Amino acid sequence: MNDSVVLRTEDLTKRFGSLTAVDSVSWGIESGATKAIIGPNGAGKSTFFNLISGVLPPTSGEVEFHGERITGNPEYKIARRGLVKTHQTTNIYEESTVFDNVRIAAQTNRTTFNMWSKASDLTTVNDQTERVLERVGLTDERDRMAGELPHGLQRKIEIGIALATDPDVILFDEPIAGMSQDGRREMLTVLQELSNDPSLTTVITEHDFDIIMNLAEEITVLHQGAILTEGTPDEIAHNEQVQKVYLGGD
Ligand SMILES: Nc1ncnc2c1ncn2[C@@H]1O[C@H](COP(=O)(O)OP(=O)(O)OP(=O)(O)O)[C@@H](O)[C@H]1O
Repeated sequence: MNDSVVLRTEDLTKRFGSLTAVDSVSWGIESGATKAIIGPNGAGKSTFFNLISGVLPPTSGEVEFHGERITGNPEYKIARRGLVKTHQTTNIYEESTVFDNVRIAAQTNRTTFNMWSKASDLTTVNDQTERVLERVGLTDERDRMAGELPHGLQRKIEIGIALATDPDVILFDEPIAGMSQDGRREMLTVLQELSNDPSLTTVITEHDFDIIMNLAEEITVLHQGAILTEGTPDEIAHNEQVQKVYLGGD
Protein backbone atom coordinates (compact mmCIF):
# COMPACT_ATOMS: atom_id res chain seq x y z
CA MET A 1 0.00 0.00 0.00
CA ASN A 2 1.41 3.41 -0.94
CA ASP A 3 1.89 6.77 0.78
CA SER A 4 -1.47 8.14 -0.26
CA VAL A 5 -3.25 5.65 2.02
CA VAL A 6 -5.34 7.79 4.36
CA LEU A 7 -6.93 5.06 6.46
CA ARG A 8 -5.69 1.57 7.17
CA THR A 9 -6.26 -1.29 9.55
CA GLU A 10 -3.87 -4.01 10.54
CA ASP A 11 -5.02 -7.35 11.92
CA LEU A 12 -8.08 -5.61 13.30
CA THR A 13 -10.05 -8.01 15.46
CA LYS A 14 -13.20 -7.83 17.59
CA ARG A 15 -14.48 -10.65 19.73
CA PHE A 16 -17.82 -10.74 21.50
CA GLY A 17 -17.31 -13.60 23.96
CA SER A 18 -16.52 -16.66 21.86
CA LEU A 19 -17.69 -15.01 18.59
CA THR A 20 -15.06 -13.33 16.41
CA ALA A 21 -17.09 -10.65 14.61
CA VAL A 22 -14.04 -9.08 12.88
CA ASP A 23 -11.11 -11.39 12.33
CA SER A 24 -7.61 -9.99 11.61
CA VAL A 25 -8.72 -7.55 8.94
CA SER A 26 -5.85 -5.70 7.21
CA TRP A 27 -7.31 -3.19 4.80
CA GLY A 28 -6.72 0.35 3.55
CA ILE A 29 -7.98 3.12 1.32
CA GLU A 30 -6.18 5.82 -0.67
CA SER A 31 -7.09 9.46 -0.32
CA GLY A 32 -10.03 10.41 -2.58
CA ALA A 33 -11.03 6.81 -3.36
CA THR A 34 -14.43 5.15 -2.91
CA LYS A 35 -14.44 1.59 -1.63
CA ALA A 36 -17.17 -0.76 -0.51
CA ILE A 37 -17.30 -3.40 2.19
CA ILE A 38 -19.88 -6.08 1.48
CA GLY A 39 -20.81 -9.50 2.85
CA PRO A 40 -23.83 -11.53 3.89
CA ASN A 41 -25.78 -10.78 7.09
CA GLY A 42 -23.57 -11.05 10.15
CA ALA A 43 -20.31 -10.89 8.12
CA GLY A 44 -18.95 -8.15 10.38
CA LYS A 45 -19.42 -5.02 8.23
CA SER A 46 -21.06 -2.82 10.88
CA THR A 47 -18.65 -3.99 13.54
CA PHE A 48 -15.71 -3.17 11.25
CA PHE A 49 -17.08 0.36 10.73
CA ASN A 50 -17.67 0.71 14.47
CA LEU A 51 -14.06 -0.24 15.22
CA ILE A 52 -12.67 2.24 12.69
CA SER A 53 -14.90 5.12 13.78
CA GLY A 54 -14.36 4.59 17.51
CA VAL A 55 -17.88 3.43 18.38
CA LEU A 56 -16.34 0.19 19.68
CA PRO A 57 -12.80 -0.58 20.90
CA PRO A 58 -11.10 -3.47 19.10
CA THR A 59 -9.95 -6.59 20.92
CA SER A 60 -6.62 -6.37 19.06
CA GLY A 61 -5.06 -4.88 15.95
CA GLU A 62 -4.54 -1.31 14.83
CA VAL A 63 -6.29 1.53 13.02
CA GLU A 64 -4.20 4.29 11.43
CA PHE A 65 -5.57 7.55 10.07
CA HIS A 66 -3.23 9.91 8.20
CA GLY A 67 -0.37 7.73 9.40
CA GLU A 68 -1.24 8.11 13.09
CA ARG A 69 -2.54 5.43 15.39
CA ILE A 70 -6.15 6.10 16.41
CA THR A 71 -6.92 2.61 17.74
CA GLY A 72 -9.49 2.69 20.54
CA ASN A 73 -9.89 6.50 20.48
CA PRO A 74 -13.44 7.64 21.25
CA GLU A 75 -15.74 8.47 18.34
CA TYR A 76 -15.84 12.25 18.99
CA LYS A 77 -12.04 12.50 18.91
CA ILE A 78 -11.81 10.53 15.69
CA ALA A 79 -14.58 12.67 14.16
CA ARG A 80 -12.67 15.83 15.10
CA ARG A 81 -9.66 14.51 13.24
CA GLY A 82 -11.83 14.15 10.12
CA LEU A 83 -13.13 10.58 10.06
CA VAL A 84 -16.89 10.27 10.50
CA LYS A 85 -19.50 7.55 10.22
CA THR A 86 -23.08 8.32 9.23
CA HIS A 87 -25.65 7.17 11.74
CA GLN A 88 -29.07 5.90 10.78
CA THR A 89 -30.95 9.13 11.74
CA THR A 90 -30.10 8.72 15.42
CA ASN A 91 -28.08 11.96 15.50
CA ILE A 92 -30.95 14.19 14.45
CA TYR A 93 -32.60 16.77 16.73
CA GLU A 94 -36.23 16.28 15.71
CA GLU A 95 -37.41 19.52 17.35
CA SER A 96 -34.91 21.64 15.39
CA THR A 97 -35.03 22.77 11.78
CA VAL A 98 -33.08 21.01 9.06
CA PHE A 99 -30.85 24.09 8.85
CA ASP A 100 -30.10 24.10 12.59
CA ASN A 101 -29.32 20.39 12.61
CA VAL A 102 -26.60 20.91 10.03
CA ARG A 103 -25.49 24.27 11.46
CA ILE A 104 -24.81 22.75 14.90
CA ALA A 105 -22.50 20.22 13.26
CA ALA A 106 -20.80 22.94 11.20
CA GLN A 107 -20.22 24.93 14.39
CA THR A 108 -18.31 22.10 15.98
CA ASN A 109 -16.31 21.70 12.81
CA ARG A 110 -12.65 21.24 13.71
CA THR A 111 -11.61 24.12 11.46
CA THR A 112 -14.24 26.74 12.31
CA PHE A 113 -15.12 26.15 15.94
CA ASN A 114 -13.70 28.14 18.78
CA MET A 115 -15.39 29.19 21.99
CA TRP A 116 -14.92 32.88 21.28
CA SER A 117 -16.34 32.77 17.75
CA LYS A 118 -16.49 36.15 16.10
CA ALA A 119 -19.44 37.31 13.97
CA SER A 120 -17.38 36.63 10.83
CA ASP A 121 -16.99 33.00 11.93
CA LEU A 122 -20.75 32.70 12.31
CA THR A 123 -21.18 33.92 8.73
CA THR A 124 -18.74 31.23 7.67
CA VAL A 125 -20.74 28.61 9.58
CA ASN A 126 -24.00 29.76 7.99
CA ASP A 127 -22.44 29.77 4.50
CA GLN A 128 -21.02 26.33 5.07
CA THR A 129 -24.43 25.07 6.25
CA GLU A 130 -26.06 26.44 3.07
CA ARG A 131 -23.45 24.71 0.91
CA VAL A 132 -23.97 21.38 2.69
CA LEU A 133 -27.78 21.63 2.35
CA GLU A 134 -27.35 22.28 -1.37
CA ARG A 135 -25.03 19.31 -1.70
CA VAL A 136 -27.43 16.85 -0.09
CA GLY A 137 -30.48 18.35 -1.83
CA LEU A 138 -32.17 19.78 1.29
CA THR A 139 -32.19 23.51 0.49
CA ASP A 140 -35.97 23.52 -0.04
CA GLU A 141 -36.52 21.82 3.33
CA ARG A 142 -34.15 24.06 5.31
CA ASP A 143 -36.82 25.60 7.58
CA ARG A 144 -38.85 22.46 8.25
CA MET A 145 -38.66 20.63 11.56
CA ALA A 146 -36.38 17.62 11.12
CA GLY A 147 -38.85 15.37 12.92
CA GLU A 148 -41.55 16.12 10.32
CA LEU A 149 -39.49 14.87 7.40
CA PRO A 150 -39.90 11.41 5.87
CA HIS A 151 -37.25 8.80 6.59
CA GLY A 152 -35.39 9.32 3.29
CA LEU A 153 -34.91 13.03 3.90
CA GLN A 154 -33.86 12.40 7.50
CA ARG A 155 -31.13 10.13 6.13
CA LYS A 156 -29.98 13.09 4.03
CA ILE A 157 -29.83 15.25 7.17
CA GLU A 158 -27.56 12.63 8.70
CA ILE A 159 -25.26 12.87 5.70
CA GLY A 160 -25.43 16.67 5.94
CA ILE A 161 -24.44 16.49 9.62
CA ALA A 162 -21.45 14.33 8.70
CA LEU A 163 -20.43 16.62 5.82
CA ALA A 164 -20.75 19.76 7.91
CA THR A 165 -17.86 18.62 10.08
CA ASP A 166 -15.67 18.93 6.96
CA PRO A 167 -14.39 15.34 7.05
CA ASP A 168 -11.62 13.75 4.99
CA VAL A 169 -13.21 10.30 5.24
CA ILE A 170 -16.90 9.35 5.51
CA LEU A 171 -18.10 5.85 6.31
CA PHE A 172 -21.62 5.22 5.01
CA ASP A 173 -23.32 2.39 6.88
CA GLU A 174 -26.17 1.14 4.65
CA PRO A 175 -27.17 4.62 3.47
CA ILE A 176 -30.23 3.50 1.49
CA ALA A 177 -31.58 0.82 3.84
CA GLY A 178 -35.35 1.09 4.24
CA MET A 179 -35.77 3.83 1.62
CA SER A 180 -38.43 4.14 -1.10
CA GLN A 181 -37.49 3.77 -4.80
CA ASP A 182 -37.49 7.57 -5.26
CA GLY A 183 -35.49 8.04 -2.07
CA ARG A 184 -32.92 5.49 -3.24
CA ARG A 185 -32.50 7.23 -6.58
CA GLU A 186 -32.03 10.61 -4.91
CA MET A 187 -29.59 9.20 -2.38
CA LEU A 188 -27.59 7.53 -5.14
CA THR A 189 -27.23 10.92 -6.86
CA VAL A 190 -25.95 12.46 -3.61
CA LEU A 191 -23.55 9.56 -3.00
CA GLN A 192 -22.25 9.72 -6.58
CA GLU A 193 -21.52 13.42 -6.25
CA LEU A 194 -19.68 12.83 -2.97
CA SER A 195 -17.68 9.91 -4.35
CA ASN A 196 -16.56 12.11 -7.27
CA ASP A 197 -15.16 14.72 -4.88
CA PRO A 198 -11.37 14.16 -4.86
CA SER A 199 -11.03 15.77 -1.42
CA LEU A 200 -13.35 13.18 0.12
CA THR A 201 -12.58 9.52 0.76
CA THR A 202 -15.68 7.36 1.04
CA VAL A 203 -16.29 3.86 2.34
CA ILE A 204 -19.71 2.33 1.97
CA THR A 205 -21.40 -0.80 3.21
CA GLU A 206 -24.64 -1.67 1.49
CA HIS A 207 -26.71 -4.74 0.67
CA ASP A 208 -27.92 -3.35 -2.68
CA PHE A 209 -25.34 -4.56 -5.19
CA ASP A 210 -26.50 -2.12 -7.90
CA ILE A 211 -25.64 0.80 -5.63
CA ILE A 212 -22.22 -0.68 -4.93
CA MET A 213 -21.58 -1.29 -8.64
CA ASN A 214 -22.43 2.35 -9.34
CA LEU A 215 -20.19 3.81 -6.67
CA ALA A 216 -17.22 1.72 -5.62
CA GLU A 217 -13.89 1.43 -7.39
CA GLU A 218 -12.95 -1.55 -5.27
CA ILE A 219 -14.93 -3.96 -3.13
CA THR A 220 -13.81 -5.93 -0.09
CA VAL A 221 -15.94 -8.98 0.72
CA LEU A 222 -16.15 -9.99 4.37
CA HIS A 223 -17.24 -13.46 5.38
CA GLN A 224 -17.43 -14.59 9.00
CA GLY A 225 -15.44 -11.52 10.02
CA ALA A 226 -12.48 -12.10 7.68
CA ILE A 227 -11.62 -10.80 4.21
CA LEU A 228 -12.76 -13.37 1.65
CA THR A 229 -11.54 -11.43 -1.38
CA GLU A 230 -11.03 -7.94 -2.84
CA GLY A 231 -11.47 -6.67 -6.38
CA THR A 232 -13.23 -4.39 -8.83
CA PRO A 233 -17.05 -4.53 -8.94
CA ASP A 234 -16.81 -6.59 -12.12
CA GLU A 235 -14.36 -9.07 -10.57
CA ILE A 236 -16.50 -9.45 -7.46
CA ALA A 237 -19.71 -9.89 -9.48
CA HIS A 238 -18.11 -12.84 -11.30
CA ASN A 239 -16.32 -14.39 -8.33
CA GLU A 240 -17.63 -17.90 -7.61
CA GLN A 241 -16.54 -17.91 -3.98
CA VAL A 242 -18.51 -14.70 -3.42
CA GLN A 243 -21.59 -16.15 -5.08
CA LYS A 244 -21.33 -19.22 -2.83
CA VAL A 245 -21.18 -17.27 0.44
CA TYR A 246 -24.15 -15.14 -0.63
CA LEU A 247 -26.10 -18.30 -1.38
CA GLY A 248 -25.29 -19.58 2.10
CA GLY A 249 -22.67 -22.21 1.25
CA ASP A 250 -19.01 -22.08 2.27
N1 LIG B 1 -22.65 -5.92 20.56
C1 LIG B 1 -22.61 -7.19 20.13
N2 LIG B 1 -22.59 -8.21 21.01
C2 LIG B 1 -22.52 -9.50 20.59
N3 LIG B 1 -22.49 -9.88 19.30
C3 LIG B 1 -22.50 -8.90 18.38
C4 LIG B 1 -22.58 -7.52 18.74
N4 LIG B 1 -22.57 -6.77 17.60
C5 LIG B 1 -22.52 -7.64 16.56
N5 LIG B 1 -22.48 -8.93 17.03
C6 LIG B 1 -22.37 -10.14 16.22
O1 LIG B 1 -21.22 -9.99 15.41
C7 LIG B 1 -21.45 -10.54 14.11
C8 LIG B 1 -21.20 -9.46 13.07
O2 LIG B 1 -22.24 -8.49 13.18
P1 LIG B 1 -22.31 -7.20 12.27
O3 LIG B 1 -23.52 -6.45 12.68
O4 LIG B 1 -21.01 -6.52 12.30
O5 LIG B 1 -22.54 -7.84 10.82
P2 LIG B 1 -23.01 -7.14 9.48
O6 LIG B 1 -22.17 -7.71 8.40
O7 LIG B 1 -23.02 -5.68 9.64
O8 LIG B 1 -24.49 -7.70 9.36
P3 LIG B 1 -25.80 -7.03 8.67
O9 LIG B 1 -25.52 -7.03 7.21
O10 LIG B 1 -26.87 -8.01 9.03
O11 LIG B 1 -25.98 -5.67 9.26
C9 LIG B 1 -22.87 -11.10 14.12
O12 LIG B 1 -22.81 -12.48 14.42
C10 LIG B 1 -23.53 -10.33 15.24
O13 LIG B 1 -24.57 -11.07 15.82
